[in-house]
Amino acid sequence: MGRGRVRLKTPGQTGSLSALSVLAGAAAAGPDPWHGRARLLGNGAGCVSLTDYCERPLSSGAETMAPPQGPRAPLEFGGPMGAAALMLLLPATVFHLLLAARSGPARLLGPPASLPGLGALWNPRALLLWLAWLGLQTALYLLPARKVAKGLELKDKSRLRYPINGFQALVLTALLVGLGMSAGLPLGALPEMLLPLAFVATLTAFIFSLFLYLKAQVAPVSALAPGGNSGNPIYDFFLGRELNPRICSFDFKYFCELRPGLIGWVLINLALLVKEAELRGSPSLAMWLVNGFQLLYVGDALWHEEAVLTTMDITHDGFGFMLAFGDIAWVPFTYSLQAQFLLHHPQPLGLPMAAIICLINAIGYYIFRGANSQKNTFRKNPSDPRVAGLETISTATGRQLLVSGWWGMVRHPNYLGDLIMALAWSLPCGVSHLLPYFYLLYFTALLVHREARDERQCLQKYGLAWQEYCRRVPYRIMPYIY
Ligand SMILES: NC(=O)C1=CN([C@@H]2O[C@H](COP(=O)(O)OP(=O)(O)OC[C@H]3O[C@@H](n4cnc5c(N)ncnc54)[C@H](OP(=O)(O)O)[C@@H]3O)[C@@H](O)[C@H]2O)C=CC1
Ligand SMILES: CC(C)CCC[C@@H](C)[C@H]1CC=C2C3=C(CC[C@@]21C)[C@@]1(C)CC[C@H](O)C(C)(C)[C@@H]1CC3
Repeated sequence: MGRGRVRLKTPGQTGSLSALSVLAGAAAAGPDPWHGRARLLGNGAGCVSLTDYCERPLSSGAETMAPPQGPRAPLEFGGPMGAAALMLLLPATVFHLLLAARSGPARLLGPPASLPGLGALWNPRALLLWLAWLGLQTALYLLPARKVAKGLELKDKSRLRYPINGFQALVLTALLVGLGMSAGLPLGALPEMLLPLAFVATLTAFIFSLFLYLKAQVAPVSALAPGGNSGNPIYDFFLGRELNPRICSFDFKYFCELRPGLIGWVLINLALLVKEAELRGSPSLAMWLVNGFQLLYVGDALWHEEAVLTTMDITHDGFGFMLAFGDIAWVPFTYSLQAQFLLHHPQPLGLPMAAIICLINAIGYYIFRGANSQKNTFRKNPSDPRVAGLETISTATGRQLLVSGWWGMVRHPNYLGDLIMALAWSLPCGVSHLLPYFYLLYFTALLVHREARDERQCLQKYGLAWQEYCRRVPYRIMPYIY
């Protein structure tokens, strides 16, 4: 592969930096930019910098398949010990939150008022309900789709096909639940089953991850993810070995990311609202707001389902315990925490405060959607009139980076919008307890960590063009703060 030149388009000046040619080569060297053995260091712009870029011989156009991650590749999440700790800690956190939300003191920190026995966790009806839910979502996934989208190009140059029918699944689920309720389905009984449901969801995640781990043993090398193939079984089980595990055209990761957990989350919220109406005559304003905001978020994700195909979860991360548990257990049972809290700890909320909270959510959503749509439109077609006027930096890969508009404000404007929404979801719960702010705290940590991972990957992909972007847009998530 020949050496390329990175062209940096700056306002009023278009130039090409020949000194960057080595980096350009590095970025263009192989279809597997993740495996460059660059050393990443911090610099003044809060951006990692690429040194030692010649450590790996450039060229190797034929290097289309990445070898499994070698033992020298840096491990994430504290390596095998960190992964093992997280596999205990994450389920424990789910149960702690479920118990805390229903306890009187509702303490985020400190032990729960009482520990449940196995009888409170294991319930065959919960298992049946859970399996029926997974079965329903699988059936809806398999229904004819309004569109079939292609994912990004894989190492073997193929592109997978994905059905775009998530929103249809949400609407059909709503119709079925509505029909069921009018036929006497006691949705208000669901909150009582959250603990045993979370238990079977966690068990499912462990068993399913084991299946995924074993399946990866027979997968071709080209199907493996850049991470998650260290050779350490605990670490690889946690991170996931295979990038897009499938049986026939059924894509497990894509299915789990958007269906059972995300739709399950709004169903749990609805059940909590129904239960509150049963207990207190009508749902509280705070409960309406939390339900409305989170339904908007989930509806938006499913409406823009195709965009998930370019997230790092789909394009980079293997499918193992972290994502499987995150998708099917963590999301529905912890993301519904505010509604759980409100059921057991009703909060007064006046109209003026409700209006302010709605405004905060609207601002967050505006930034989140604006930023995500701007990038997606640009990535699909840079000449689209909606984005054609934006300033860009060219990179050696042929792709460009936006440097004005939302992506000129901070390097992750979509994270900023998401965090503002997270605040709006907690505010209806008042300020007397820390518990409903768990999501905001966890999400801040998740996005800061995710942002660092993404920056590393972008630096490896785009080399000095990324450094130039960091120089031009120095803040990561929050202007003038971070
Ligand atoms: N609610 C939740 O629990 C979670 C929500 N999210 C949300 O999911 C969404 C997707 O997040 P995520 O996948 O992490 O990352 P992003 O959608 O931010 O995508 C990052 C990628 O965008 C591209 N990019 C970065 N900067 C630019 C630029 N200036 N111009 C053009 N392209 C650029 C790069 O990829 P490339 O150049 O290859 O296109 C980069 O790898 C976010 O809105 C996030 O808030 C994420 C995690 C959890
Ligand atoms: C269990 C661990 C602590 C972490 C697990 C992380 C997962 C819960 C999240 C990783 C990325 C996610 C995304 C969404 C939900 C949470 C997980 C799975 C997302 C589907 C939410 C809706 C958004 O609009 C989105 C952009 C589609 C999100 C994509 C990433």
